[in-house]
Formats: sequence, structure tokens, C-alpha cells
Amino acid sequence: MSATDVFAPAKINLTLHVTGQRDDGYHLLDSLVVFAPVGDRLRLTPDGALSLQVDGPEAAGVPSDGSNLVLRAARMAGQESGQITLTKQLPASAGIGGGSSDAAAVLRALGRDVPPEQIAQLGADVPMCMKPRPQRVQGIGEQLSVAAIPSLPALLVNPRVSVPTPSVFKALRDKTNPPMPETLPKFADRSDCIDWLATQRNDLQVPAMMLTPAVGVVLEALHTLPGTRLARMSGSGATCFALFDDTEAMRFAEISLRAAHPDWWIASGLLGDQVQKSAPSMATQEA
Ligand SMILES: C[C@](O)(CO)[C@H](O)COP(=O)(O)OP(=O)(O)OC[C@H]1O[C@@H](n2ccc(N)nc2=O)[C@H](O)[C@@H]1O
Ligand SMILES: Nc1ncnc2c1ncn2[C@@H]1O[C@H](COP(=O)(O)OP(=O)(O)OP(=O)(O)O)[C@@H](O)[C@H]1O
Repeated sequence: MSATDVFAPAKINLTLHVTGQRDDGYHLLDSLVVFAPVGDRLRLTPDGALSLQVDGPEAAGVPSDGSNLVLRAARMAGQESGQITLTKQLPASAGIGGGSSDAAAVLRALGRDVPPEQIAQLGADVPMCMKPRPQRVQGIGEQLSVAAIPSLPALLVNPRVSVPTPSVFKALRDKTNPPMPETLPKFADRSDCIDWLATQRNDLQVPAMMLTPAVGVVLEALHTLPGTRLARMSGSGATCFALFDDTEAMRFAEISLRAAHPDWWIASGLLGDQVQKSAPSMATQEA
């Protein structure tokens, strides 16, 4: 039988408002999420017992045992056989949902009906990664609604410092912050969308910068690039994104950033574009 290839795109939180905290400690969110044409790749081959091999430029430190979200998702879907190869392109613990997107990609590939409550048990980011398209995410990550966002030329930048999500939530002082407007604006064009995004927030950015000063260094570097319209952190960090008016401005900024910071993980491409299953167009560079 033939192998199945799936693409697990990076998730970017364009906004991330923390609006409250539940009794169980989980935080209530209001977030605008898009996906990038850079991501991990998975190959599922139907032979043998269920197994996982992890390779690729970002494989170091990613577990290949039963704790990997890929195996947890496959088992949750009732899969008992087949070899899975996970090729990591996304840095781990980076705020771009690497493991969550991998888990969602496996569930998509297996095509079994797994109840949403079970999918959410794999991680708060997994439900939003099931259908990688622009969406508004509320609740603790389980309430999803489709959003209309123009494609956004972006740089994604990680300073190669991993940030554990729980410590960033813990370091957030004010847990109750304003949500996004109940109805999101209808954006006339890309520029209008970026202007509006600039009025919104990522409430985890300040605590992440306090815990991990490298986040502030990345944001400063992105702010000073030519053509940056908006720079912000994604998720709980440390990956940050910068948005540009067009792909030319994005590429120009990318060249300058790569020259200044050859040790950073840098990717570029159109956020929110229909993510291609097998032909991602985002360029990445290894350290
Ligand atoms: C920050 C985001 O990436 C935004 O999209 C997500 O909320 C986090 O998603 P995730 O990494 O899949 O999160 P999980 O693996 O479910 O949770 C990791 C830890 O983050 C904290 N957490 C996560 C989600 C949430 N709504 N409230 C939380 O407080 C909890 O301490 C939890 O133990
Ligand atoms: N498939 C996987 N890819 C990466 N890490 C994984 C995977 N499965 C389990 N992990 C473990 O999960 C941890 C978090 O990794 P992940 O890349 O999902 O980051 P994250 O920053 O929590 O994502 P986000 O907060 O945006 O959902 C890693 O330290 C790793 O030990």
C-alpha cells in the first residue's frame, strides 16, 4: 500500500487576548489565528506495528516515544499499526503550535471521527489546527469560528530559545483583559487589516519578555527592519512575526535580518493563504 503525506503548518496568533481564568487554572482566550506555508511534514506508511521516527532540521530534543503528540493522536484515533515519519521544520516550544499541528495532521490523515472533547485533551491548540484556515478562537481554545483575513506577507523569527507555555501563563499578572470586538471588522484590504491588528494585543508578550529577554531582542530587531508594519509575538513565544505591505518589502527585510542574525530561525511567506498540502512555499534557513 502507498504512503500518505501530510503537511502540518505553523499556527500564528495574530492577536491573543487573555480574558479570564477558569477554576481549573486554564485561561480564557480571544485570539485571531492564521496558518503559515512553513510547517512539519508527516509520512504515514501502513506496514508494521505503530512506530514513530523523528528527523529534519528541528528534530533535536523532540521525543519519539509515546509522549510525542503524533503517537498520542494516532492511538486516540484507534490506530495500532503503521510507521510514521515526522520531519520537523518548526522549532519546538516556540508558540507556533508545532506539536499541536502535527497531532492535528495525523488525525486528518487517518480520517477517523474523534470527538472534539477528546481532540482538545491533546492540547488547547489542537482543535484550531484541525482545519488550518483563518479563524477566531475563544474559550480555552475549543470555540472556533471562521474569520475573513487577507493574506499577510510575514517574517517568522525564533531566537532559538524555547519557552514553556505554562510558565508564561503563570507570569501573566492581569488575567482579565478586554476581548476583541464582538464582531470583527470587514477588512477593505491588507493594509486596513494590519492597521486594525496594531490596535489589538498579545497579552502573553510582556510576561514572555520578562521570562525570556530574547523575545524583546527579536521584537526590537523586527521593529527596526525596513518596511515592518507590525511586529508581535505568537502564542506564548518565543517566535515573533513581522507583517509587511507586500512580498517585495518582506523579502528585502528578510535579507537584512538573515545577515544580521544568521543564528536565528527565520521563515517568510504569506500568512492566511490557503495552506498547500504538499508544496509549502515559505523559505526557511537553518542556523
Ligand atoms: C498559548 C496558545 O498557544 C495560544 O494559541 C495556547 O493557548 C496553548 O496551547 P497548547 O500549547 O496546546 O496548550 P496545552 O498543552 O493545552 O497547555 C499547556 C499549558 O498552558 C496553559 N494554558 C493553555 C491553554 C489555555 N487556554 N490556558 C492555559 O492556561 C496551562 O498551564 C497548560 O498546562
Ligand atoms: N510532535 C511534536 N513536536 C514538537 N514537540 C513535541 C511533539 N510532541 C510532543 N512534544 C513536546 O511538546 C513540547 C511543546 O512543543 P510544541 O512545539 O508543541 O510547542 P508549543 O510552543 O507548546 O506550541 P504552542 O504553545 O504554540 O501550542 C516540546 O517540548 C516537546 O517535548
